[in-house]
Amino acid sequence: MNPVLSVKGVSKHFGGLKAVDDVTFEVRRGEILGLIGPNGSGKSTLFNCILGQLPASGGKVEVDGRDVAGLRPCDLNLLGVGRTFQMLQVFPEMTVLENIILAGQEHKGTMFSRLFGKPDAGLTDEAKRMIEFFRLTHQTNEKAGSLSYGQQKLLDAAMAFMAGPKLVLLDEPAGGVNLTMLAHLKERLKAFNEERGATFVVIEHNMEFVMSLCTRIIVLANGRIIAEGEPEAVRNDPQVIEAYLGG
Ligand SMILES: Nc1ncnc2c1ncn2[C@@H]1O[C@H](COP(=O)(O)OP(=O)(O)OP(=O)(O)O)[C@@H](O)[C@H]1O
Repeated sequence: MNPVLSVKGVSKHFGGLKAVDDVTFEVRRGEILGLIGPNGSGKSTLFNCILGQLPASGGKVEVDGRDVAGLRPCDLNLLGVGRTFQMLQVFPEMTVLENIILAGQEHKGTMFSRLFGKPDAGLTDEAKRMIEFFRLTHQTNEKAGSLSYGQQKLLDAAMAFMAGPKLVLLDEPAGGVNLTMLAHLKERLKAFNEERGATFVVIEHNMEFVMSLCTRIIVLANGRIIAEGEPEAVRNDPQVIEAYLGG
């Protein structure tokens, strides 16, 4: 069976800076892969190259064995690939339900269906199930901007998951989230992975979170992979310790 994601020799150069330098790895179906590394090691740039938000300087990305070169983020959504960003992508003046329906429309809707389809694109029931899944039911009709930061991070994840994704790239899902909400977020991500078979790649600086969520970790430093393996092995890898202390 093809890996869900295959990254082959991907590089991204900004002038003379090799932000991502010949990175190769695969993600198997149902895995939760952590992508860690010191600040500036190339994690977000790599995400952007995988998702077609930045043109890579070299290399190849395949989703389910299909070369995705030249595909736009919206084309990738249709292939079942979603992402979250470091910065929240919620619309504060819209309700939780409206935000999730809008995300579903973005992921699934064609221009034709947006112009001529039902206003909710038939997504209200699915959106409500997603709200329930993330235990935001009490906030369904509240404006997103009135939610706590942690709840907004949950909403952000719920929006990415409206693509019905087989693969989600999460960029710092735990950033700025308090401990209680962090445990809740981790539990929901694990549940989504187990119940729906979704595959995740997670960029995260919170070591405790990433080590307890992920089944495998890849460590980047200066744009290159310096270690890869199970969380415990990576945590104790001298090169990884050096990269963090040196950074
Ligand atoms: N658009 C750009 N133009 C020039 N240099 C860039 C650009 N984007 C990123 N860089 C540089 O590429 C390197 C990798 O940055 P990137 O944001 O991918 O790292 P990161 O590991 O995601 O960092 P952080 O953990 O702080 O988010 C850094 O040196 C950064 O300054």
